[in-house]
Amino acid sequence: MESKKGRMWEDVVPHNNIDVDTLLREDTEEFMKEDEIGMNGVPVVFADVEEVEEPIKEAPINDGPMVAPFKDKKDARLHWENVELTFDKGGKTDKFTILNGVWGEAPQGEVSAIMGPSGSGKTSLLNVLSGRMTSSTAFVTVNAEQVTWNGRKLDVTALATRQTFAFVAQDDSLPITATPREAIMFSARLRLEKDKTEEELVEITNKMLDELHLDSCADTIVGGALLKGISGGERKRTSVGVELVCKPKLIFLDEPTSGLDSFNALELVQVLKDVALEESASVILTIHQPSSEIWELFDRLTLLNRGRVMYEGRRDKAMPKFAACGFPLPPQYNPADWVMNVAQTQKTEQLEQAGFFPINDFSTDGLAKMLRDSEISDGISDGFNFASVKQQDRVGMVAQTKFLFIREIQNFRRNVHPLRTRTGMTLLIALLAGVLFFDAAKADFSLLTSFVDLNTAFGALLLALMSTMFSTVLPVLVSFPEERPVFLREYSTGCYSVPAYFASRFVMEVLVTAFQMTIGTLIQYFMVGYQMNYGLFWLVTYVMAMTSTALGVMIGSSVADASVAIEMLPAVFMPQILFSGFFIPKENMPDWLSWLTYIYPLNYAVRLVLVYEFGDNCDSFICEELLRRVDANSEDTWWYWLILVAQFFFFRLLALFILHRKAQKFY
Ligand SMILES: Nc1ncnc2c1ncn2[C@@H]1O[C@H](COP(=O)(O)OP(=O)(O)OP(=O)(O)O)[C@@H](O)[C@H]1O
Repeated sequence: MESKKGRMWEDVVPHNNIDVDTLLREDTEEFMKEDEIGMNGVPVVFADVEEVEEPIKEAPINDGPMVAPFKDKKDARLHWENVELTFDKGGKTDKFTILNGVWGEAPQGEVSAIMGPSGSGKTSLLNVLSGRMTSSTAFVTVNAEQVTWNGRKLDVTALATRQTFAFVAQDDSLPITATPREAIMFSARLRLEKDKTEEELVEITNKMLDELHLDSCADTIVGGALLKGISGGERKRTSVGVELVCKPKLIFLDEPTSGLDSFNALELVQVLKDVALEESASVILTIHQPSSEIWELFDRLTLLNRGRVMYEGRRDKAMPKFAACGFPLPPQYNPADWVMNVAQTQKTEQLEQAGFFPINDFSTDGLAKMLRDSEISDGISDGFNFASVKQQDRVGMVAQTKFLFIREIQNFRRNVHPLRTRTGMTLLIALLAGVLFFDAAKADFSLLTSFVDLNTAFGALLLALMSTMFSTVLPVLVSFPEERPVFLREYSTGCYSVPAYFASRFVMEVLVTAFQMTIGTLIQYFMVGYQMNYGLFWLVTYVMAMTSTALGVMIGSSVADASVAIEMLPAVFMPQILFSGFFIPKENMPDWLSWLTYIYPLNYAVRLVLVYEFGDNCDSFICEELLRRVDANSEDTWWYWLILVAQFFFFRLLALFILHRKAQKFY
């Protein structure tokens, strides 16, 4: 396959970063061949198989400078030692080691593959190195203390660090209604320099689409479970494009070729190879069964077996090493298959005796001391910014909100199904309530003698508010957990801030909810014949709807799964209905429970509509009795408004906080 080296970036991205260092580096590269660059750029000579056994030993990291000049040097590398991961659920049988003293490195300008049998710990290692798995993950203890970049300790768990490197997860997290072109363009807009012109962004996007062979599906929506879109392979390549378009210096990919046919897989790895070379990026990927052509594209190999390092070093030295250990590559055999074959079929003890599982002896006191002495990076100092564009050079919050809002509108237009369902549900319930309670509120309340006569109108009002609550919260609960992975990926890669995300969603919710409430209230108001002002009726149901939506977003932010969120619904809403005063007056509630009537939004909405309907239009003692049952007072209406609105803000801010916390820990 013909390499596209030099096509993708050079044509589009101005080389304003080239400096004397870069020129010097090019000279040095000619002098120092790839194979000869060892730890910290110290030359390593691989003369024969014996010397190859532990290539990494020959250039210990502590031979290098204590603190390297943090320029963008090609001999910089991500280096990790003693990475441990244990799972402990408490019981004796529930404790096991997933990663055991794992070590390795990924130099800039190279593609480093992590291979191994299923369950050997490839994904776990990638997650630990990329800060996605930390000791805060349930039942897991992680030791990633000795991860360095260019010889200096790197705190991979810091959000600021993670926002500067790229991670392509195995599961795609793309907005379902965006096209590959829009998804890549969105990423470019928000993560490249803010002064990029529209033409430049279009050109960069087109190049990316071209490189990833996405031209034919560039304008088809990504799609999801219910919406047909591009194929799985195209989706995977789009996910890669979304990350690569920002030219990060450190790129993690979890099984990027899974789901791709051999041709597409090869092309994808070729693109990664080109990016590594052109952008001096460290590409680290896990892979299951690479073809021999893909194998040839790897520069380094970390072979894991039962959580330990079976082989670590240059890819082209792997077969000589296997031969030296008594496992020469059979003729006509794919080396990648052979590596997996040996790892899977031989017992660990036999492999150890044969010379595999090398001891990492560059992990000496020297490195430990150096790490103790060196400052821990939070990921934002110069040497650790793996993103080609710093956060402060990207677009600000207003622009972020604008682009997010444009995407929301696009999503709204392309995925009309949720709006149709919402409108249909609102119409159905409103008509049903209208027919059932037809003219129920038209009576002259002052002439009524029994409290029971008022109950029908009270029931109609309660139903109007309850249906408002359910019809607004359910769509949010269903959609939000699905959208959350997209938010977490984009947030943790520095696309936008949490307030920008919420602001864009908020505007859409304001409009959609207003539309929905207008339909529902118009039908019910005129069919039931309420006597309060229509504007007030609309406003109470609208604020109630917005508060319920905020509660739904808060629940949706807390749980990862839509089904869990829906299961929580009765626990959240049933008490509100029970404590509304309709089924049992407040005075008859047990004292230790009656305070609950003061915390639920529904109670305040009920108090408001009852005051407006019966307080202002009725001077009979029956109406007074009804207001007393729910503890409503016409002089306190401004309090009810205040609390209802405050609850809206409270749930919104809590959701914002939860999402922010979740994004800090994991994406
Ligand atoms: N959070 C966790 N809780 C419990 N077990 C875990 C956790 N993470 C990983 N494991 C276990 O650790 C082992 C390694 O998992 P990992 O996903 O890293 O393997 P892998 O090499 O990527 O496998 P595959 O190729 O099948 O994806 C597996 O046995 C897995 O079940």
